[in-house]
Amino acid sequence: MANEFPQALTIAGADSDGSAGMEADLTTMFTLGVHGMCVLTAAVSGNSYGIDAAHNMPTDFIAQQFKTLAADFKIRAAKTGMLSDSELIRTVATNVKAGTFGPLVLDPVIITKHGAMLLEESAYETLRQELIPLATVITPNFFEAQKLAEMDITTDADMVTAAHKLQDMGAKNVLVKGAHHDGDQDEVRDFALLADGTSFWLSAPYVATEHINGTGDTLSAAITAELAKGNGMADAFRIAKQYTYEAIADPIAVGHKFGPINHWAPKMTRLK
Ligand SMILES: Nc1ncnc2c1ncn2[C@@H]1O[C@H](COP(=O)(O)OP(=O)(O)OP(=O)(O)O)[C@@H](O)[C@H]1O
Ligand SMILES: Cc1ncc(COP(=O)(O)O)c(N)n1
Repeated sequence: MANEFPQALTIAGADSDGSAGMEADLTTMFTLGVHGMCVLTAAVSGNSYGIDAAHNMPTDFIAQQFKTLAADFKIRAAKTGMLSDSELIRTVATNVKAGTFGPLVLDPVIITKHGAMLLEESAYETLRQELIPLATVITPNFFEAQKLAEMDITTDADMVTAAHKLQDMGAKNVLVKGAHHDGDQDEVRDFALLADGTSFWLSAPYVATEHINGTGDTLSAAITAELAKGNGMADAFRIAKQYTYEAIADPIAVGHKFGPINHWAPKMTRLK
C-alpha cells in the first residue's frame, strides 16, 4: 500500500478558459505535488476579455459533493473561491463545519481582473458572519480587504489596520494583497498577520504583464497545498508568494487580454 498522499480540496467555481477558479486551483495543487479535489459551486463562461455568463450549482448538489468526498478521502486542507451569494455561502459554511477538511483558506473572491463581480454585495455581511470565523486564513486582495473591513486603504498602515480588523472578525491568519494594477511601482507587497500576532511583509518585483488572470486563486491554492503537505503558516505564505511570482514573471501567450499565468515556470514542484 502506498504512503498516504497529501490531498486538498477547493470549493470553487469553474472558469471555462482555464485561467482562474477551480482550474487554477487544481493546476496549482498538482504542480506543488498535492492531489486536488473540487466541490463545484458555480460555472462561468469566460475568456481573457471577460465573463459572459455565470450559473450557480444547486445547493443540494453542493452539499452532496461535500458528503461524497468526506466519505472517502483524507483531505488535509481546503480553500474557497467563487461563492456568488448568501445562500451559497451558508451552504458551504454548514458543510465545512460538518466535515473534517483541515485548515480552511478563505479566498474571498469578489471581483475578477476584468472587473466582473462574482459575489453579490448583499452577501458581504453573510461572508463576515458565517465564513470569516471559520477561516484559518483569509486572503483578500486590495479591493476585497476594503469591502470586508469597510475602510479605504491607501497606505501600508491601512493594510495593517485592515488585516487586524479581519482578524478581529475571526480569521486566524490574514494575508492582505497589495494593489498592483496601476503599474507605478516596482514591487508588489502583501501584508501577513499570523494567529500569534506576529506579522511580516511579502514582496516580489512588479511584473508588467496582462497575463495575470488567476493570480489570487493560485496564491490561495498554493497556501492550501503547502498546508496539506504539513508546512507551517509562514512557510506556506512564502512558498505561495514565490510560486505565484514565478508563474507571473514568465508569461505565456494564451488569449488576447487578461490571459492565464504560467504554471510551468515555478521550479518548486513537490517542495516541502
Ligand atoms: N503584476 C504583478 N506582478 C507581480 N506580482 C503580482 C502581480 N499581480 C499580482 N501579483 C501578486 O499575485 C498575488 C495575487 O494577488 P492579486 O491581488 O492579483 O489577487 P487577486 O486580485 O485576488 O487575483 P484575481 O484578480 O486573479 O482574483 C499577490 O501576491 C500579488 O502581489
Ligand atoms: C470561476 C472563477 N473564480 C474566481 C475567479 C477570480 O480569480 P482570481 O481571484 O484568481 O482572479 C474567476 N475569475 N473565476
